[in-house]
Amino acid sequence: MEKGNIKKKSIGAEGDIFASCDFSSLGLHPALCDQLRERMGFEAPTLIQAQAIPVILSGRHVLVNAATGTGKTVTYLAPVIHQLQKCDPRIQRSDGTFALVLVPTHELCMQAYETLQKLLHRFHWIVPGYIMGGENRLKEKARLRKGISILVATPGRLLDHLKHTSSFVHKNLRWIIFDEADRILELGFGKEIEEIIDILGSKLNMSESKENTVSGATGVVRQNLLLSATLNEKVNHLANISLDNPVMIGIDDKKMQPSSKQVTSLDSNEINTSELSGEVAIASNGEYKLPAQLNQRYVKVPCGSRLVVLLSILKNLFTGEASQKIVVFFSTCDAVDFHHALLSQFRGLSNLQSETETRELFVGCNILKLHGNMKHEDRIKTFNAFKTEKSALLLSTDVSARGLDFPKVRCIIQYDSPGEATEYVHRVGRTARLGERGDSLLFLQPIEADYLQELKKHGVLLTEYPLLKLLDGFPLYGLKQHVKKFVSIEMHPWVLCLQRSLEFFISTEVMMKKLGQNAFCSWVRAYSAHRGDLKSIFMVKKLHLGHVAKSFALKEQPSLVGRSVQKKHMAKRKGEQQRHKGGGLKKKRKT
Ligand SMILES: Nc1ncnc2c1ncn2[C@@H]1O[C@H](COP(=O)(O)OP(=O)(O)OP(=O)(O)O)[C@@H](O)[C@H]1O
Repeated sequence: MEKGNIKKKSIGAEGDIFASCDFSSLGLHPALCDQLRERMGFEAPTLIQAQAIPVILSGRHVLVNAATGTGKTVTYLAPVIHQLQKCDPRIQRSDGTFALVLVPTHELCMQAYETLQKLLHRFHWIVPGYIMGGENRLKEKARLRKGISILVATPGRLLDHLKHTSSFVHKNLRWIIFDEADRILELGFGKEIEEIIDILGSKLNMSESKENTVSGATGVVRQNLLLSATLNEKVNHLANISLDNPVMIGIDDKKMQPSSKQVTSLDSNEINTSELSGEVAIASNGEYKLPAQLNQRYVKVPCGSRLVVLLSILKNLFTGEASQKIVVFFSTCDAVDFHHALLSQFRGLSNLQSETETRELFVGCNILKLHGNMKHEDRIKTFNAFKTEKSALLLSTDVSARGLDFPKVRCIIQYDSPGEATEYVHRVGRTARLGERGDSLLFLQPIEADYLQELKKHGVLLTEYPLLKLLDGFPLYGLKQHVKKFVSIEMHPWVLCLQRSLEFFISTEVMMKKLGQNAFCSWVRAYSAHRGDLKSIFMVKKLHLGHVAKSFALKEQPSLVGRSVQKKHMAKRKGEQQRHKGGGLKKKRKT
């Protein structure tokens, strides 16, 4: 395609998302273009698709960095399908797997598979498939035996089949695609990835032997792709072992470490394309790309009032607009369970609200939860439900932070801070997708305010949410408040009353109290697990554990919990030190 055709098509204040060319001008097969346009409703490629698809079609190894929700899935799937559909004679199931898409989570695996199915509608001889943890191994084996042309997989399960399913044919493998590459590594799959690459061969041109490969081909040439909205220095090693002289798309010069040798800059559009002669060396302090139309705010809340403020904000959002989708992120599975149970039962108290109001849930909406400790089937059920619901509240750990494409999410609330800026970017990326409007709200305690500087280093800027205005707006005893002056948020009459109601509710419900105590315990543990520079921002030492207990509506800080947390923390640190000493790879994280 002519480079000049990749002009930005402005979609008003929402930012530049689409290119002004069409899919066929990118070199894709007409049937695939029809499918994109007619069945999937994609009228024009996004900017990243317009830039990356021709490069991927050229056969080069590619590293793609583009903001969340800009269509990276189609960016890598469409060229693969284009190449496979033109094989003459047609590829067959017995040829085995040609393309492998590696993703970090079950949900992302399902999602990429669904997109793949849609794209393949007119190419019935190219068979899509998926394998992932939690699914039935035997059924997967049977599917692999029959042959899957494009396979989406999570790393652990893929390695399992590579080792134990002899009928899994991968001698024709031509593409390995790492979607959310940095997250795969962060979750501790580094060792699996190294083994997978070992078994499948890395970036080299593969066997020259004719009999080993698809009829008609003289050898299988490998093309690997690596994509994420937050490519950072963590992927350098993976990039260097899997990519051969890659083309970098969307990675500007500032993000490259000085050691890298930049040879050509192919394009001066907003999304940069450059070609490197040497090693991939992405710097750690680069700026991340965020959707321009995303409205990012933070709210500073003292620890003991966090729960009240969360419930108040949710109530306000769902009252203002009954039909909408919101995601709230928590740091642990226990915290998700606790807040889910609380929000599904808590109705407020009569001294706060009118009688009719207390007959209904305090936050009136459909409440869903998603985390890594749930059964696989339940995870998939929630994932599908939140996708199709018009209005719902999803409480989740970071298992939903990456790649998931829930339509029409209006607001992202990060109730527990995300830690690294990369996670912030992916969490907020669940809204404001593909040019749509979206809001995000980050909860911070006053002692954590330096986190804003940490985000600023990566080009992420937030404005403050008007909390007092919101709190003043809640009527008490059916009357509008006239709070003229008060000392602090903790002393605000609405906060005091709601906190009392919550504490009363928890103290009378045995199960809720237990959930609260568990959540308290794992919250402190997660808080103490922040790494690197973040340790000086999120310091357990600075926390008032009594106030943390209040944020789980516990009247007292569970004293035994404090000690066991410390013990577990010490044991964890010891383990971490040993792993670092032994140079071992990170343990898998459950989110
Ligand atoms: N050209 C297009 N026109 C319209 N919609 C598109 C186009 N390309 C992709 N989409 C849709 O945009 C949404 C976002 O796509 P996708 O999930 O691939 O984004 P992403 O860049 O991978 O996001 P993330 O970084 O969060 O994983 C999806 O619903 C997808 O179907």
